[in-house]
Amino acid sequence: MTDQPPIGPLDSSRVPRFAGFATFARLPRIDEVEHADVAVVGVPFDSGVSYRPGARFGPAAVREASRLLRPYHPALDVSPFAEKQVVDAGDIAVNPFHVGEAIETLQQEAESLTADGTRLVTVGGDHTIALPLLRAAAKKHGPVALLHFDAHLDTWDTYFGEPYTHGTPFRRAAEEGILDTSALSHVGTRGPLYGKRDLEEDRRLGFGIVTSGDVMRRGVDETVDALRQRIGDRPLYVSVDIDVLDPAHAPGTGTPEAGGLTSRELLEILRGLRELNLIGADVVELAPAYDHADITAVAASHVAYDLVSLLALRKGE
Ligand SMILES: N=C(N)NCCCC(=O)O
Ligand SMILES: [Zn+2]
Ligand SMILES: [Zn+2]
Repeated sequence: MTDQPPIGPLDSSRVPRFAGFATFARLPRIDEVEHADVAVVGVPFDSGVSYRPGARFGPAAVREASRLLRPYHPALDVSPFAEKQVVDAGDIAVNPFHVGEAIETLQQEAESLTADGTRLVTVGGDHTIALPLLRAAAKKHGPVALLHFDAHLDTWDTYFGEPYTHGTPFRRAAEEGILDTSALSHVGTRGPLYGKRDLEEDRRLGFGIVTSGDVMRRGVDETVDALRQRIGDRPLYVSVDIDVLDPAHAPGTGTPEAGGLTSRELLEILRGLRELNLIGADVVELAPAYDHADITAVAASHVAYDLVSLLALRKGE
């Protein structure tokens, strides 16, 4: 540990923000600091998808879009990069030809990155990666509360007989006992399912659902109140599938569904999570090939910035 103030991002009034290396928010790399409090890490992996591929290019697109982020977050009243040492930890390069091996590698790398207390905001990558990230989180903190923003439940059982896919991470996690089943919520779900049974099985695993329509009818404040009550002070992992946003707000994703949240609603709900016991988070399913004018990449970079800011607000660490 050092008494030095954190190394911040490049100053955009001195070095044009469109110049230089594309680390997240133009922050230092992990190897440039002695200790990182918060690390943004990419997982360029999309071998678990059931429809359009391309999320392997998500981390690079988020880094590019994050060049415009500024150091002060007015809605949360925090300067995350001054409060904590935040870094870009690069990418965890996993095997694109072997889902099982990729999951093992990712779990190990996440465990070693967090071994001395660093908290991760992981940028995917498809939703398969949430399982090893949750395993690593639970190894450290015990079973975690999960707040899952997504158009989809992702508690399906198998695809083509395969248990590890982007539609199944949370069923596997529940089966493995790494989730605190008293505090599991999906937010923003919508769209057609395979059958009513999907919902029954999801409920049996312990999930509560706030659909996209519920958010619209109840509004952000009531939604946040209900989520905060359910979560309490449990260790909380937040997983954001960018397809929770309406395709108008996030066209760049592999399994888009009509009728989603606005980016404003999502960011406002995230800001409502301040002072909860957030231990880690991910933003997944950004597939830049289907994006237009970086709409989705900008949204994902802002979501990542909000998650970093929530972690930076943690006291006494
Ligand atoms: N996790 C995401 N984005 N999508 C899951 C979709 C599963 C399906 O194809 O039914
Ligand atoms: Zn989804
Ligand atoms: Zn998902």
